Amino acid sequence: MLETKNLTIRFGGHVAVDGVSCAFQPGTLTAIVGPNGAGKTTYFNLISGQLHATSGEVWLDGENLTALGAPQRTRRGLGRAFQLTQLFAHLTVLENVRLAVQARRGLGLKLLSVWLSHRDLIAEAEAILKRVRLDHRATDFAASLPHGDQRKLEVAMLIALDPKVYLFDEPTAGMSVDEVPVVLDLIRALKAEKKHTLLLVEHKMDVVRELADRIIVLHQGKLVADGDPATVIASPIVQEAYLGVAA
Ligand SMILES: Nc1ncnc2c1ncn2[C@@H]1O[C@H](COP(=O)(O)OP(=O)(O)OP(=O)(O)O)[C@@H](O)[C@H]1O
Repeated sequence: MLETKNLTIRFGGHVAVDGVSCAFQPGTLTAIVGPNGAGKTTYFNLISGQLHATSGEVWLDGENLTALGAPQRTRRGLGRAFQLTQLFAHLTVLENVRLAVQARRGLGLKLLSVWLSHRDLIAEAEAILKRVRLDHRATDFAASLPHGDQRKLEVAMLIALDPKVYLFDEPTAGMSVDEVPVVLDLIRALKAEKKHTLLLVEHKMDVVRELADRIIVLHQGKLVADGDPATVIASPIVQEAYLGVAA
């Protein structure tokens, strides 16, 4: 189970995430919604270790991860989609995914073991590329991909790490309409496996309504609503604060 306890971060005088306590169970998808600037991405960054909390804690399966950096948290099973800047722009799509598979298997730079299992790593990377329907791009350089394919590569690398917790921050942002279903199908498939903890920041309410088992609402850094989708969407705080509709 992933848990944040009183998680807080200040930027100067501004409290971007303000005492958020929340637990997330494996096998469930929780959507995090809230207006622009509510603190959703910052909350993700605090969980993944890209940012360090001013106060509060992050726990995963009984271990306090608060003092750990992002790479150590990744090794513990917290998976945050890579941003393109974290990919190897001048390696191919396949090589990027192969490196993520290699990182997960802990092979590092042990050359002999890498050489022995190279074929195996490539086969797994190819299977993941098929899953995200990016196999036709395997030999292209990551930097040359159109935007939608870059997002799919981010998801492919996340899957390659096989994390316990998936943090999806607007995974379909900037995608064309025909690309969106591919990514949503992948998230649906992960959800159907019922073993991962899935967290999704998403502005599209129809996507949230369809995918989420639970919605939490952040507003000015605070957790202001938490519950099943129908109840949370209908609540005055969401109607007013998020959807801009007078309650
Ligand atoms: N590194 C930083 N330094 C200073 N302020 C920051 C930093 N990162 C985020 N903030 C501020 O914290 C607040 C929360 O930002 P955040 O990006 O987490 O919101 P969000 O809910 O993800 O918004 P959006 O829906 O627009 O992506 C904003 O006021 C933002 O300007």
